[in-house]
Amino acid sequence: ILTAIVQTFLRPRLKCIDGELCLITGAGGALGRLFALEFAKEGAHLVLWDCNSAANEQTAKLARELGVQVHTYTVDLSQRHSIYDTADRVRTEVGEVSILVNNAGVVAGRRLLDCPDELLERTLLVNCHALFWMTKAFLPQMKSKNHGHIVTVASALGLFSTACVEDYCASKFGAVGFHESLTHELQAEDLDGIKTTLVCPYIVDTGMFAGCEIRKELRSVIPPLEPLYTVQQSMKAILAEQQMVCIPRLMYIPFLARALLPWDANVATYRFMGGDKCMLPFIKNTEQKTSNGHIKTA
Ligand SMILES: NC(=O)C1=CN([C@@H]2O[C@H](COP(=O)(O)OP(=O)(O)OC[C@H]3O[C@@H](n4cnc5c(N)ncnc54)[C@H](OP(=O)(O)O)[C@@H]3O)[C@@H](O)[C@H]2O)C=CC1
Ligand SMILES: CC1=C(/C=C/C(C)=C/C=C/C(C)=C/C=O)C(C)(C)CCC1
Repeated sequence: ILTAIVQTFLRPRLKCIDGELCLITGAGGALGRLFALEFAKEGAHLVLWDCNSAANEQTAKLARELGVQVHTYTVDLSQRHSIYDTADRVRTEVGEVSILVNNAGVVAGRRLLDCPDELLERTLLVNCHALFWMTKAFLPQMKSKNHGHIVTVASALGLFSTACVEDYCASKFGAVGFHESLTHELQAEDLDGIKTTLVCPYIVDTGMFAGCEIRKELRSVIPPLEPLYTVQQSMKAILAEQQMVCIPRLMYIPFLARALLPWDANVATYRFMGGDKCMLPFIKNTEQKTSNGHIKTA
């Protein structure tokens, strides 16, 4: 506890990752692209994975301008074999990955009872199951050298939940459990050269949760996060080898409240802050986007 208190107030030493090979999933997306550029600024070479080849190539182009080597792969993270096959290609074509950023994520954005089963399943496959396959593919090389870092981009909704995002909360709670168990495993095996970081952001202004909002009067107190701020805070935590980060720090409060307060007290707080119905406008948005019957799948 004393170490944690001291570390809170001291400026932590940030590690050097110059020349390391960093793999980022969902690199064509908003946060994935910013992660790629921040890792490139630190001198890491990049392996970028996404199902959206055009967006991934655009990230690669921007990162190459920063002078690092970049390799792109088109992969469907909802397919175990797509992950294993692409991981084999990375090992033979590029080399050993020492930093893995599991960033890709999806959400169904529909009420449970209105949502096609495949869309619910996809959230679990991409946000949770893919963590197993990615780790099985890349941890062995890290273990052989006792050197590496596995970053899990989860969510504040992996620490506490709200209504109408059952698929997303289940997958992100799963991601948090996965991260914690893996961290315990590495520590129990004395593999102190392999670090892990869990990233839990509140709403980020990337469009993924467009429309999600809390009570009007509180929106200026807890505004949606800027994507760049989110990634810069995450990078600080990663380079400081911090085990977990909530962005903003205020998100530790509902996390603690969930554990400490009676259920009904949490429900009352949610109602007061508009946390109970925050997803309804977001779901309405998604319904409008897919009202022609077209459902976007990976
Ligand atoms: N935005 C937010 O409010 C928050 C986001 N997060 C988490 O941050 C992470 C990044 O989110 P954000 O940048 O906003 O999301 P984006 O949708 O912008 O980026 C996600 C990227 O992952 C890709 N992707 C989706 N499914 C697959 C798949 N099956 N295989 C390969 N790639 C896939 C997407 O491609 P395509 O666009 O083609 O689907 C997209 O390029 C996610 O894990 C999210 O859960 C956490 C807290 C808040
Ligand atoms: C429930 C709840 C809140 C709202 C949380 C929201 C709106 C979280 C959205 C998170 C997202 C979109 C994460 C994506 O990964 C408050 C008001 C903070 C506190 C009371 C409980």
